[in-house]
Amino acid sequence: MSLPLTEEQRKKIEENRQKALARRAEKLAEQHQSAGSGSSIAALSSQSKQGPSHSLPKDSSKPVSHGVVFKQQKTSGSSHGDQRPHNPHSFHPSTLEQATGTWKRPEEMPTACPHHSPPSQVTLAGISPPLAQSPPEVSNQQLVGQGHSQVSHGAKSTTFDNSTHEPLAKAKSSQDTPASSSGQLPREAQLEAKAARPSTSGQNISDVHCGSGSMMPRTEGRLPQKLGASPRKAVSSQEGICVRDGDRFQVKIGYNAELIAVFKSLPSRNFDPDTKMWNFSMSDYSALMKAAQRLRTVTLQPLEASSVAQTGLPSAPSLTFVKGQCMLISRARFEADIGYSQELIALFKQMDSRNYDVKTRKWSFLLEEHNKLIERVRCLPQVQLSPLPKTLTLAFASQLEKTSLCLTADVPEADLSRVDPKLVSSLLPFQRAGVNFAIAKGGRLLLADDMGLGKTIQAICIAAFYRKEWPLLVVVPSSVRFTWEQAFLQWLPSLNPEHINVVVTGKDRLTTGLVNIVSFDLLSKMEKQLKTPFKVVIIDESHFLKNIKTARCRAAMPLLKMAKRVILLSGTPAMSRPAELYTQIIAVKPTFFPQFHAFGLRYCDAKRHTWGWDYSGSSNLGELKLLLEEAVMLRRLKSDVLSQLPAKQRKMVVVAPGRISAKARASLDAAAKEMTTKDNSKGQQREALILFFHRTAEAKIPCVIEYILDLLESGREKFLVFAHHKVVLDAITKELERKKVQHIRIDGTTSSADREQLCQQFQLSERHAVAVLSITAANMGLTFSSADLVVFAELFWNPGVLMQAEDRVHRIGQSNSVGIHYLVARGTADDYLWPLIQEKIKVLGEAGVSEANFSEMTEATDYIYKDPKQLKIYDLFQKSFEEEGSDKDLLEAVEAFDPGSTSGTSGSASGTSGSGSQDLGDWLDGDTATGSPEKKRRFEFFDNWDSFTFPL
Ligand SMILES: Nc1ncnc2c1ncn2[C@@H]1O[C@H](COP(=O)(O)OP(=O)(O)OP(=O)(O)O)[C@@H](O)[C@H]1O
Repeated sequence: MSLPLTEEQRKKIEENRQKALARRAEKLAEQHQSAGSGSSIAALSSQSKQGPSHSLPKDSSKPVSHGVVFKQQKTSGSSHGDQRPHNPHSFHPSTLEQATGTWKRPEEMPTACPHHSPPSQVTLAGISPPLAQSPPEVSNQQLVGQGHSQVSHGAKSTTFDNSTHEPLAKAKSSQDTPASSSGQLPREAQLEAKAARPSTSGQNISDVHCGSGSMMPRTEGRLPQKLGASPRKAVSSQEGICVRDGDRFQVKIGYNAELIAVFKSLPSRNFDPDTKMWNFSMSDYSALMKAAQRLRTVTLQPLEASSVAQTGLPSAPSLTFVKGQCMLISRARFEADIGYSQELIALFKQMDSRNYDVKTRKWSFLLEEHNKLIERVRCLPQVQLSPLPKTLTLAFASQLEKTSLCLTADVPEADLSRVDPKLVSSLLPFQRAGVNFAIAKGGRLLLADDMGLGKTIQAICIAAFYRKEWPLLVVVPSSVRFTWEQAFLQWLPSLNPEHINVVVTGKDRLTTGLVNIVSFDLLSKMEKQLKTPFKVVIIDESHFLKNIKTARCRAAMPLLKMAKRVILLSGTPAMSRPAELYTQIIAVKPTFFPQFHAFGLRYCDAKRHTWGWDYSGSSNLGELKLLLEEAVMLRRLKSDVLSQLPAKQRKMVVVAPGRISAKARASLDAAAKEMTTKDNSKGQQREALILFFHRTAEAKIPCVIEYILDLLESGREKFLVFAHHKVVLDAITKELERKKVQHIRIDGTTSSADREQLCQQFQLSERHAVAVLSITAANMGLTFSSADLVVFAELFWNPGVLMQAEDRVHRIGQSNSVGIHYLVARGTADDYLWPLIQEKIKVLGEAGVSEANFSEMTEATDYIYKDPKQLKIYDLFQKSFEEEGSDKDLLEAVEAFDPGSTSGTSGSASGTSGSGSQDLGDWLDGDTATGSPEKKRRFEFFDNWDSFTFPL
């Protein structure tokens, strides 16, 4: 094995090589001067005196040009000041790099570079493509001599403005290089030539163009030769341009023997000794262009389309390489997003379903013509039009194969006769449509209805349709495990309650029930149990799976792949960017975009950086929306179905009893016992009741905080949280401060002026915000109509007060159906307060002075009547809260027990400034603390999401 060269040795070798190459170039120049012949070597030598040549050395084994484009030197030394080095010795990469500023190191080269590609087309001066056409990446050479930035448009520019032509005109006056007998030597200052710069890096021909900074088109194995098209141009072919000159046209190009032979074959040829350029009649234009196209060493830019049109002659085939892709624009049509090419347009015009959009200046076609178009375009050597990705052609297979136009997807009515009639008859029309959609999709979908539209009832119905395939797995945020249990009990009376298994700890079994409900975090801790595949899986708040790297996602994805039915639920499937949708898409359709990178390139505006790829952007959202709607997702906004919704949607959220610590449980039990102690006086009983109420507040704090954090993580932007006890209000505000969530707080200590100002602050807040409000101090006189969700962290015995509190959002100015969530904890005072409240509302409803739709939730707490002790406590609650003037007395008693709970003691706090306050871990056990990850950037994409998903 030989030793590697030292840096110094390498430098020396390189220097020597440079010298040898320079000597060779000088020698060639001398040869040319003495011979004056029309050979390409002569041309090179001629240019070597002035600078780089247009031509490549014939011997391709010798070092080749780097394809660097230089402005031709002016020997006159005019004020145009050609700063190109006169001596080939100076053609060093570093010189070029400085001179042009666009030199690229190999590692910066476009990925397309290694492919053998058609030559970069120096300019598109002869073509006036529609401005709005997205420019091909391959158009312009970017390396030009100093002072000629007008031709360095960057890879994306295809158009030339008038200024581009200006130097062309000026150049006519500087023709001081002697012409050979058979043709003029390159001298036109406006023409860019490839530099005959010796290779210093061992780059191959492909690299040459990369080095020039040109974005080379990828041909991806589509060899023109194969298709019988014209042979591929040499990588460093000589570029020239056709220019109108009265009723004739000139060809501006450096010396090229083959081309001169062509010139000489044309009947109308004429050589102008003054300009030293060949010119022709327009009748020879077509023949010349066709002949030039066959020459490997020449790339001739055609005349501007307008010039050709004036003559009434058929235009010459375009020599410009254009590259683009097909994009879906509707369920039935796709468009070609590609630069201008005459040949391509001619082809487009042959398609039956063609349509040209004058606004976007793009052509579109019916999907059924997609394959035909792509096949035909493949025969155009200068055009690369990428077809729609396979995922799209699969998703829209029926449209691709269709012979007639059908713009709407017909969803058949599902046969729900096997599902509990109670559930089926309760479905609102849009919910029924959702169930139909899901079943039409084989039970795999992302149900992305807006929050509060009843995704739970729809999911249960869809799952119940596949009941034969159960056991069912339901993965949910831990704060709503028991709410899901209640929902199953409520909507599926046929389901034996004992067949519902709510997994509470990591030690529980995941498969004991017919319906198994588990939190995301516990799921990731139950790896061993996940080996048993579930055929039917519901994932609530499926955006919790947006990050493939998380343990919850890693645990869930294999399950979802194996499952036959996958029902994902999320009101906010992506909150920041389309990348967040990827896992949910492949969870529903594992065959879609097997590689994230392909998805990222198309929909995440993927960008390569030195550190890797950045997928945080978004692109082609219209197409992504179509794809999702066609194959993956159903999303309805509240505004879409408002007429079907009740003005208020109340929901009892059964908070997890597992969150209540042993200490809090013991305090609760002691307080409950006190209430049922015989011989206690009425005053003592009431005291015990107040203590029980207070202990309930303390015990619920972890559940309440967990629920609020889950709401925030689920994208709920603005909501109110009502609580009664100061200890609860304090805990919530502390946590919001700690998480830096913008919030306001209004309690009994808040002055009237501050109340109004805080209210305004909340109303006008554009981003997420939480209003933490005291049930007794902020239940009236305030408007929070910019929110549409109210959470009751605590229950209060007077339903009138609760309803007033609800109406802070449900009032004039509110255009949405509002959600009201009551957090109810089992084994606490809530067991008594909740039925008591419902009972009172029912009575008021019957009397016509109140709504009575709490009744749907009564079943959830029926169990309390089974225990005589509980019955006794319930009686006590009833008596205490129903006595004349009880509210005032009770409030005073509560206040005495928990100073600040009714009037509050902490001043109104607002804003996000939070100090490191008490850790959530104080309130929550381990599972919960890890269950609510740090709030990151969210909401931004959700805004866009709505606008692109449901255009107004
Ligand atoms: N058809 C219906 N009949 C009676 N109640 C319904 C119906 N649909 C939904 N609800 C009630 O509306 C409330 C909101 O429903 P649900 O919690 O399923 O909404 P969601 O879409 O899951 O909202 P989020 O995204 O906020 O979780 C619940 O109390 C639910 O019981």
